[in-house]
Amino acid sequence: MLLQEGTNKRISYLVLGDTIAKAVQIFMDLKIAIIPVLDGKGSLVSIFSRSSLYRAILNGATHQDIVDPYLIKEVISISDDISDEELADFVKVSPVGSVPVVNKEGKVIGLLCKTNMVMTLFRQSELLNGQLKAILDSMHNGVIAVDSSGIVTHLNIGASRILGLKSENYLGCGCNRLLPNLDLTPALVNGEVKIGLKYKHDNITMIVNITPLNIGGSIAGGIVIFQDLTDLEQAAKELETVKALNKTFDTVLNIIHDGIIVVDEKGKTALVNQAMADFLALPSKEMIGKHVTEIMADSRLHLVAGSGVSETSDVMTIQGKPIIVSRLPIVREGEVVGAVGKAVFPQLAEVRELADKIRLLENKVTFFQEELQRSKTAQDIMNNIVAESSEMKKLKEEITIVASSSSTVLITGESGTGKEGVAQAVHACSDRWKGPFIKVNCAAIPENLMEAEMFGYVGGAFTGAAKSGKQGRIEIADGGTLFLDEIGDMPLGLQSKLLRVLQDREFERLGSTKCIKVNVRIIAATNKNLHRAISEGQFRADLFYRLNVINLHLPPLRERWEDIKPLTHYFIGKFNNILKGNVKGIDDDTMAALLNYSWPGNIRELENVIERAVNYTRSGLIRLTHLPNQILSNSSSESQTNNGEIRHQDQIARIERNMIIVALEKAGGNKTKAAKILNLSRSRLYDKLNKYNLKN
Ligand SMILES: Nc1ncnc2c1ncn2[C@@H]1O[C@H](COP(=O)(O)OP(=O)(O)OP(=O)(O)O)[C@@H](O)[C@H]1O
Repeated sequence: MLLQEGTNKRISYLVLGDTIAKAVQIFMDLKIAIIPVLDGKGSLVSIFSRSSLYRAILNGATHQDIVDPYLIKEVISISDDISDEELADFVKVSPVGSVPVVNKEGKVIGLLCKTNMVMTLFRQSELLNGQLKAILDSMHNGVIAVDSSGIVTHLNIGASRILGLKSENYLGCGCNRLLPNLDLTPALVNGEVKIGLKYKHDNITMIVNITPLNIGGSIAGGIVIFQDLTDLEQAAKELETVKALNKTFDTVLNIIHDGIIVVDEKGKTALVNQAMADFLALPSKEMIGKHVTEIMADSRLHLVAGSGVSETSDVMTIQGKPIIVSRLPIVREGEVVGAVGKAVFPQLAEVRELADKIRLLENKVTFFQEELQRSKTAQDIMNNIVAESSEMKKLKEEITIVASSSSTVLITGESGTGKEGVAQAVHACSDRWKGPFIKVNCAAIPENLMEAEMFGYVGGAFTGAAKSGKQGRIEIADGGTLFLDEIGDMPLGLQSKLLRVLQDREFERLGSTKCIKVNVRIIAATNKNLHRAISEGQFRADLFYRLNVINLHLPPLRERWEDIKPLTHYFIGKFNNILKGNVKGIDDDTMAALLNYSWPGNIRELENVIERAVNYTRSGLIRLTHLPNQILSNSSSESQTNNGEIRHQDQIARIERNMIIVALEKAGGNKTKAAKILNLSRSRLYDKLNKYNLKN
């Protein structure tokens, strides 16, 4: 290679007997230092050099003389297959400036000129230098080259980076300036190689190698190579953390009862935890590296690793045992790199026990939710029954007791006393609260329609009957409560049919012989005196006794005056809401008038009076002017004479009754205090309370 570049192939030859003139001509034409001289066969025999020419001139030779006497006999030549190293050595030691290059056949193919050679070597060394610098700068390690005195002759980018050197030129300065206290003497003086020295400078821990540079048997300098250990230490710490995590991961995997198996993207088993190994009765070591189907023929884990689609809660049978499996793909940087399978081994007894517990808890939750709902509804309904008087308070207590049984209830009381509200409260507080509450107003349905309405009918049962037939109210009330309002008005014919329902909880639809069983609670209500109706033959005694299992009686409002005031406020609130009114209350005189009234229409009448008053008042207080005349004139049906005049003694009685009510109000119901206010003895007051039906 070197030879190629350094060989001059523009040459000419001389043969024995050629003239000096020819030689001079060649020197002039080709500017070469020697001319090879060949024999008749073309082989190199001698050389005619410039010094040969000078000798001929000194000997007085002319240009016509032949070259032969002046030739150099001992020819130095080199072969054309000489290696670069041999050539370099030759150039270094040979005293000659040019030599012929001879091929295998002994023919001269050119001349090697030492100057060309040196130039070529110089270019090569420049190239090498550049390559070496690039290599050094691309190294992560720091490299500093020093001469034999420890002066920096080169430092790479890695060294500048590690030592944090700025743009300053450090070439030519002592190595100690860059790496203080690093002893280079053993390398530079004794030629010792130092490997793996731990060296710290500027809080940087480094590992350093120092190698002497031996050139031609003497130490020409040294190379210091160093590496920043900070990164390594960091990496070592991270490795430790990863190791610790791995250990934790292993422990977790082996502690859980679920089986875990991991495969790579080709379905080869990469990990098996202890639970899985136990279940398969194979040591995990034996499974690692095997295709998952070799371990479990039916496995689909490799398919999940291929498709990337997870599969959850699948049931598989392995070795005759059922297991619940989930398979999840492992995705790394958007690519599926494997899959993990999780198997749950049902411990049947435990699972059953757990399922029972859950079922029990669910039942409890449902029960409590329903109870909460029921008590909310029941509470709302009960709250809407205003009860201040002891009779009504007692009645509310009875409602809650009665609600807990399924016995038939008969609610009695004058019209408008709140019988329907009580029936609804009994239903709402009972177990049947979720079932229907069906009301039948026995007085409102025409007698001829009553039977069909109550019992229902089948298609074509009578003229005008719907084709598909119809359910009766009793059937609709199945599972709930049937409220028979105004039971005293039920036609006699129907009473016997109802009796059967009460006795056997069964009946037939009109036109049908099919017996229908129902689970229904019956609550009846009446404002009639049923005893009288029985004696008049209007009501069946046996039905009465069947209905009157539990009797709830609502006293008329005039007998529970304590309820008038709270009811008034309750209705003011109710109608303020409905009518968007802003009535603040009622003034004392007007309240006294309400308390003094005998309320033949009971609560319904009071409700109507307040509705009317709220309509008139809209805001502020209800005053006497907002009340209807019959209340203002303190009239009551019983106290009017036939021609509508009010009897004198009735007027006095009403005034007295009114005074007692007001005194009781002021005394907060305390009769002794009320007697004092009225200036009466206690026994006198009791007499008057009896007289005016104000006992409570
Ligand atoms: N204690 C009470 N608290 C609040 N409102 C009541 C009370 N009692 C009855 N009411 C109200 O009075 C009105 C009449 O009550 P309900 O219709 O229940 O009487 P009833 O005795 O069934 O009458 P009827 O015998 O005429 O059917 C209803 O609007 C009801 O909400």
